Amino acid sequence: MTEPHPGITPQSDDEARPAAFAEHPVEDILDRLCATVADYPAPGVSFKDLTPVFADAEGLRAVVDAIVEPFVGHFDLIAGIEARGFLLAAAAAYATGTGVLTIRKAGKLPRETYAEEYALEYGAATLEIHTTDLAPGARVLILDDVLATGGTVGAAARLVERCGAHVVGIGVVLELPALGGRAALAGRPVHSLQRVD
Ligand SMILES: O=P(O)(O)OC[C@H]1O[C@H](OP(=O)(O)OP(=O)(O)O)[C@H](O)[C@@H]1O
Ligand SMILES: Nc1ncnc2[nH]cnc12
Repeated sequence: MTEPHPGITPQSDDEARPAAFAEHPVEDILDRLCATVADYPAPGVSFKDLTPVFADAEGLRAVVDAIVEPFVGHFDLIAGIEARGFLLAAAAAYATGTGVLTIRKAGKLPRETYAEEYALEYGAATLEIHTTDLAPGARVLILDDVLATGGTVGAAARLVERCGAHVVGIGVVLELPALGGRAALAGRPVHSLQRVD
């Protein structure tokens, strides 16, 4: 597990944590349940499929607890990135008593949006956020399932900041260090539960 950002104090007082918190061997669960799919969605890509983790009651609980742990007490809202980030963000927001902010692929949000384009391992895309969904100064934790090139969470962070809010951290289940996402995020605090080849 990565060290939290210097500005983030990990919680050590169990009473300060939400009732849903528990200790789980999260890396064992990921080793057991994460599927790797060769040449998906494009030749040469080794795709990490976390859907079996999310479908497992213990797995879902373990990753949600662990992904927010270093940031508890430091955020007002959790942002989830379409699509698998939604699952993590909604569960984590419920567990920590916060709300969930929706960051979607282009063309899905009905009101005025900010948009950010980005590149990822297998293409390019655009993310959007409603211009009025975030209060200026809000402290936002961004969650997604995988950090690869960092294009996706980087775009999400820029959207949060265009709303005048602050990104206090980025939480991901899996980090693929070979694709350089952490470096591309320019010092933003990143917490990953497992690094994989
Ligand atoms: O660090 P990056 O290189 O940006 O890659 C990571 C992103 O790629 C995957 O999403 P994908 O774009 O495949 O979309 P999906 O969740 O809609 O399937 C994954 O869920 C992350 O959001
Ligand atoms: N190898 C990978 N597995 C899962 N999601 C990804 N997003 C970008 N690269 C990915």
